[in-house]
Amino acid sequence: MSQKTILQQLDEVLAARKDEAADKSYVASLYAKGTEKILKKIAEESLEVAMAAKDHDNSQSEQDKEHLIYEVTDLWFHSLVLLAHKDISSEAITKELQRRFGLSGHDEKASRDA
Ligand SMILES: N=c1c2ncn([C@@H]3O[C@H](COP(=O)(O)OP(=O)(O)OP(=O)(O)O)[C@@H](O)[C@H]3O)c2ncn1[C@@H]1O[C@H](COP(=O)(O)O)[C@@H](O)[C@H]1O
Repeated sequence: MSQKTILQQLDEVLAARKDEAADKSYVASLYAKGTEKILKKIAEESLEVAMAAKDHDNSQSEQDKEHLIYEVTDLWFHSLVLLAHKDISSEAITKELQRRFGLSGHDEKASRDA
């Protein structure tokens, strides 16, 4: 049997946290606070990604590259929490990425405008 990916493992944990108490789990505390709180975290993490990317533009350092990876991971994580809050698994996103794979962004936009 193939091993589960980290996204599949996280999907399971995020789903299980629906039955957990908010004081026992960070994810459960976000669910309890609701969509607005999760969106606020996503907005905060997006800003932190932007700042980390600009820092790396200026420094080109490995340390700032690591910091950017860390901040994007926070953003992905909180996006996954939002999806789980709405009973959507990461598989829905990987499937959508697969559907788009090989489809030029310019061509896709042109087909929309037609
Ligand atoms: N991957 C993560 C993960 N990444 C980041 N974080 C948390 O996200 C928060 C974001 O950092 P901030 O400094 O913005 O948070 P904060 O200041 O505490 O939050 P606010 O008071 O601003 O809301 C921190 O508390 C991090 O610990 C995560 N928390 C949990 N996970 C995964 O989710 C699983 C379930 O977590 P629990 O629900 O806490 O058991 C864990 O086993 C991990 O696999």
